[in-house]
Amino acid sequence: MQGGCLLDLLDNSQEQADILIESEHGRILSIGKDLPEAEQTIDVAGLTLLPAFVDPHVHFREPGFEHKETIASGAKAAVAGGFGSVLCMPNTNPPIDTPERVEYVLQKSAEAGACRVWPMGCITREQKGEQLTDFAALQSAGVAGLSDDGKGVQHGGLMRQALFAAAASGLTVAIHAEDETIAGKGVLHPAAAKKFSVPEQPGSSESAMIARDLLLAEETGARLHLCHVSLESAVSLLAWAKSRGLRVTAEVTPHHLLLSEESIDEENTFYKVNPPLRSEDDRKACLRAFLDGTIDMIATDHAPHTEEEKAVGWLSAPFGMVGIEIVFPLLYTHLVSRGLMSLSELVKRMSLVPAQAFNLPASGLRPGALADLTAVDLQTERRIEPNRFYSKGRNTPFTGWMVRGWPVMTMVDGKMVFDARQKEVQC
Ligand SMILES: NC(=O)N[C@@H](CC(=O)O)C(=O)O
Ligand SMILES: [Zn+2]
Ligand SMILES: [Zn+2]
Repeated sequence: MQGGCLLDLLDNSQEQADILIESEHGRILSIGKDLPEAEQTIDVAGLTLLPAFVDPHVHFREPGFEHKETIASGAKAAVAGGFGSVLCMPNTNPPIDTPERVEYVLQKSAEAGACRVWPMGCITREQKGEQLTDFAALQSAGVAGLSDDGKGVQHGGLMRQALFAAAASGLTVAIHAEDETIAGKGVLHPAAAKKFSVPEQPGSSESAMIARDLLLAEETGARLHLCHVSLESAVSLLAWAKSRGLRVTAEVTPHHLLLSEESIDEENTFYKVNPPLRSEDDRKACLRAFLDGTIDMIATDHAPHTEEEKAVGWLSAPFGMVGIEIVFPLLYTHLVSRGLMSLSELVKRMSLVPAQAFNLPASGLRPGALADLTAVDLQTERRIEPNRFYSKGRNTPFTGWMVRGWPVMTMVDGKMVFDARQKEVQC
């Protein structure tokens, strides 16, 4: 790749350089100027080359909900968003709770030939919260971690057993913290719930379960990952756990960083998401925690649903919003352009940091690293238009936002899998 601007993740410096890639083994051979002649040259002048992003939390809906998203459509959307790897949550139908189902996801991902799709396996059989799955068997089949995302594991004793078993296997457990006895049928954070006369989902439903699981992680030595942290109280619990040396990481979504319950448009259930958009104070606390490193990484929690499914009112519409194609431009525009965070720090928290938390092979701009790269255009400002998405899901509240930092090309394993200049994902 020639003429691109490379970003050094260690010192945030940028320099003009070329990258020589060995596409057969999917590795970066060398970086610099005056590199040996390549068989094929890709001109990336005017673009900034970054390691491809890693999303620790997406929903690609296959098997069972292919009308919302397939592994192929989700993977195309991912590479269009600059991602080289995603961790795919197992709340499908049937859920990914056996080695055969893990293999099914891996096979669909290989057929799609876009990004790397790492399956997450269920903590409990059929995500019923009653019996543990066979962690060793799931691990041999290739899961990147364990989660019952979509639901919390309600039974503390069972979660304790799960964390003991996970500690023995070395797998990271990603928790969806929601105590159903507190959350009930709540759909919005209290002030918005009151304003729109719908049942509330109070913050304690999330933070009480986070507190429980942090205590269990300390007892069991398990590696715990907190999904979609959304509250000031959750951030305090996380800081407490880190100060005690627990092996815990946490993610925050772009929507919990950029929106609060005050942003919600009553007419638009695309704002309905779990955990709900919280108070402005919670949003600011999450942002501060992401900036200071208490919250480690970004996850989109890309959760596609159809327009029809969303158009049934606040009580019955499913929770979730898509985000994988817009997360980098949103955060580049609102964090980096505003001077809140450096470009290299944002990129690190969207690539290296999630890869390390789940023991994935690391990408990076250095010889020998995986040739998982994305080239982004940091200049051109463009409106977010969901009808241009590759995802089947169009459910985003960010429609119309003007952002810059759009991915233009993505390479995975040394192969070009997205090239906006050709308007086609080549699979
Ligand atoms: N985040 C959501 O609102 N929805 C997710 C489930 C989840 O992440 O809990 C989904 O699967 O739709
Ligand atoms: Zn969740
Ligand atoms: Zn999720």
